[in-house]
Amino acid sequence: MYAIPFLDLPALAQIRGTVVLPGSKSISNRVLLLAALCEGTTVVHDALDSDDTRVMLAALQQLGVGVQVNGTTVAITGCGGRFAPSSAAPAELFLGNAGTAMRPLAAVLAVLGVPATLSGVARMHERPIGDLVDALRQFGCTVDYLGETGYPPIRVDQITENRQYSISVKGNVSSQFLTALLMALPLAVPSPDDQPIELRVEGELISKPYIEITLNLLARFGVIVRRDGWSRFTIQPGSRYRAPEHVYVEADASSASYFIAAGALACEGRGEDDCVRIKGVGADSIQGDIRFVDAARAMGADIRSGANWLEIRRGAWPLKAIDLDCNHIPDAAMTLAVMALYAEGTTVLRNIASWRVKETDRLSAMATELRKLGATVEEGGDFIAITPPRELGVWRAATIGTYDDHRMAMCFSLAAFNPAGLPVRILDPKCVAKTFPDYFEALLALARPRGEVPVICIDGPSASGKGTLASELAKRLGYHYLDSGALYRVTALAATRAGLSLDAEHEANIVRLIQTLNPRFDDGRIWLNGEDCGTAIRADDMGGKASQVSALPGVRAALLDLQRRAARLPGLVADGRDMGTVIFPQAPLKVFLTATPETRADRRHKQLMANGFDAKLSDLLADLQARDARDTQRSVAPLKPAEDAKPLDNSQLGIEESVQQVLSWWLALQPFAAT
Ligand SMILES: O=C(O)C1=C[C@@H](OP(=O)(O)O)[C@@H](O)[C@H](O)C1
Ligand SMILES: C=C(OP(=O)(O)O)C(=O)O
Repeated sequence: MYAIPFLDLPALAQIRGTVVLPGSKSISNRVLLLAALCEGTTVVHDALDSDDTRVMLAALQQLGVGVQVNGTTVAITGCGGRFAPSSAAPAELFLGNAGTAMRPLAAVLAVLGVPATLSGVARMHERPIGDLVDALRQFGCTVDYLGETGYPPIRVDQITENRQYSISVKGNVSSQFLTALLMALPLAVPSPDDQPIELRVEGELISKPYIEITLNLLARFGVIVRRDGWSRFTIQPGSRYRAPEHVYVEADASSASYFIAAGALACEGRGEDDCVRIKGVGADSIQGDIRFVDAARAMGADIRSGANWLEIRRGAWPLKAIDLDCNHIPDAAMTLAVMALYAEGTTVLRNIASWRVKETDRLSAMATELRKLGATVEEGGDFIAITPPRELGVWRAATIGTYDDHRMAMCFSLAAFNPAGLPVRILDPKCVAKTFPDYFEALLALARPRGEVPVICIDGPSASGKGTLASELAKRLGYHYLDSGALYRVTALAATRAGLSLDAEHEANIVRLIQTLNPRFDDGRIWLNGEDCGTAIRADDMGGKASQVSALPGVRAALLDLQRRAARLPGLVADGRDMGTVIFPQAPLKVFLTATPETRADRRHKQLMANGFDAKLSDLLADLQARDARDTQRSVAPLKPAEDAKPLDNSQLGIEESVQQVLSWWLALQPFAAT
């Protein structure tokens, strides 16, 4: 996950490959709660692990439910409807911004009469719950508003005897209220002698396919609800949830929409593998958002599907504008709004008033951000009409606000395929954690850049602080980090261990050895053929040895490819001695970092002492000066600034000051207008 203030997506040209999507949010949270209401253990496989499911699991644990998480497998040991919170005080449940946790849990606790408070993030306190509370009160439930009437936070308490068995709920704000009642009310009629409960839906019911998911999963847990169309549901006496032992969660169909769209935009080619392949969700899905496939086809996408897979290619191009009632696919419809940027004509998405009460006011947010890209947008009370930028010159490099809405972030990543070749800046990319924490990683693993991957080169002499600066920059920008010096050290270590002397005589053998090396850098560690060799290569004698191998032209050539392959999306910060001059001569920003020999010797001394190595400052200074001389005078790729490198002497600068300096150079090169 990119937990950084913004992520710059370079212009993307193509996409192909296979993506295994995380589990469905709607199915995961329903199944976790239903399993908690059974006696016995249900093992939930392929569950979503995201903010929304974490708040559900944390709440269930607080209520005394057994929860064992092992990756995406979650074992829930239910309480048979008798929650046993650890303290006598009302449970205080924090449900983030998860509608699928807030609404169903509120209903279940209210119907069971379990004292609890339910709250969430600030936006959750602006998302309505009044229609659900009104329905619960008809059933004798005690629910009080702790803040504004009609909105969380709420407190539920013991149920009264003052209940009606025919209750009504409004369906026009959110289908989650009906879902919540359908899940909770069976708990009130466990005996065959109980009265049936009639649940009537008042007014139009929106987002109907989500009710299908609910009914489908209730049946999986042994509860069959009788229904008359969409307006009347009857909960039968003798309803009891039964643990199905194992439940498999489909991949999320709404998450699939971004990859379907990307395939329709940018997967050209006729080969068998020239497609975006989605695993885990397909034609047999119980999720309504699978019908996004029909909408994408109508816009021109070429989609093949099997029971639990999809294959997408670009079909018609440009895409065709559509005019569609999207009430049945409220979440995936947002993806259509961004696809509309690539269509000929005006796309109109209708009957989506519910967008206004989701993670943000999505009608307004979508209109604002699409306009930033150069589109013409009409925002109505319950519709949005999008006309793409008229011509290439109208497209803008936009800084996209995401409003703490995962779908805004995921949708607008698709703008990086724009025909003008402009990058897109996504603010607060970590908001995808609500349903798809590794969304950007998944997208960028399949996408190809339109031009070169952005690279920042940090070159400079030994102990100038290149590594600290480069790795910090990489962290701030969400870029990959290449420690090229470590590659030379790894080579020196492996050659020394293989008994090869590090000179021209053994050059060919060292080159052969490099072909067998499989170094891997991850999270500040360096692995060599499965061994964490970070400490071994940092020993001071390895510095000199690295310098010796690096003077061998064959070795440099063999490592060249390995280093260039490190330039992967979304970008790379490379530190070394010839990053800007030899390895990445096209890099848009090259920094030549220096400090006085005395400053560098002092830093190296401190570093060695901290790592438990003994060293004399005067020896280090002499070594450093000798190494500088060797590095600057060698015939192949001598250490020197690239002609277009910016010099940075950090003798008097703290790390943060150096980072800020380079960041400001980098940001000044980007085309984003201030917002
Ligand atoms: O029941 C569900 O799982 C959901 C129902 C829909 O909400 P509304 O019914 O409020 O439209 C949808 O937008 C949400 O992401 C998940
Ligand atoms: C509306 C959404 O979420 P929630 O389940 O919180 O309603 C969504 O995921 O788009």
